[in-house]
Amino acid sequence: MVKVLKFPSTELLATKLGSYILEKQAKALSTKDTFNVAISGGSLIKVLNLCLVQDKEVNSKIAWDKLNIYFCDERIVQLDHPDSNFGAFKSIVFDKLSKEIQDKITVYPLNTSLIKDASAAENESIATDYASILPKENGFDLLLLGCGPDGHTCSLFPDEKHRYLLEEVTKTVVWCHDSPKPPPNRITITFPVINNTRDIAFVAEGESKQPIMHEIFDLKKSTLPTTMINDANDKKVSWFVDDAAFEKVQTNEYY
Ligand SMILES: O=C1O[C@H](COP(=O)(O)O)[C@@H](O)[C@H](O)[C@H]1O
Repeated sequence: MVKVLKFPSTELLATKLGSYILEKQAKALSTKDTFNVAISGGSLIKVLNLCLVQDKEVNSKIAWDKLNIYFCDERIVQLDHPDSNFGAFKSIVFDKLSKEIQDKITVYPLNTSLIKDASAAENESIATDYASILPKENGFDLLLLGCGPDGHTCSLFPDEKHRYLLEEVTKTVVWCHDSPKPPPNRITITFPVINNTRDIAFVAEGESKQPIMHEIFDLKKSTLPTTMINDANDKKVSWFVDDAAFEKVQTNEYY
């Protein structure tokens, strides 16, 4: 069963998420000398600022020179565009770290030199290119995921038009065309990558997530990408939620 950790405030959630990241770092570094983490965009990034930048204890215990940061999904825009997930990570987390840490950490952004006309099929090459830089044999040590109000995660959307994203069994990164949430062109990791990851953490906060938390945890709606990840990965998955997001969830079977 997936684990749910519920907190009254973002600060407490971030403290616990920081300890969880350190635990997964120790697990990764016990068998190799890299800690490969893929992060999402959206509201998660501000929580990462709290646990990686503001929390001085976590900040001092991260093995920055062993940390490789990838993106679970990315919007097909330039890296300094307000919609870029890398751009958000850079301004909210990376730029706030000391110069010494910035020199140690390795971040893998989208190769934006491959962006053509945003609607052109050649953009498939951006997905192929990002796939080529993902960690190979052992996959990711940790995925840090968000959950949209419609149950999407990464850029895996639950509507019928985007079923092809959920049904991908071969490619590790695919192009999400016509995303229901702007901007329309994105790339995303797929289930073969997610299911090959050692540990997965979701972060969901705030009142706007109440209806979707009910669908995921009470109704266990199997067509949602988030539920599909819960079902396929079970013991590897931890949800970090706040009281507001979980207020309408009736079951207490997860904690
Ligand atoms: O579009 C996206 O949305 C999801 C969820 O974002 P949130 O702000 O509702 O937490 C995010 O995880 C994903 O990376 C992003 O591209």
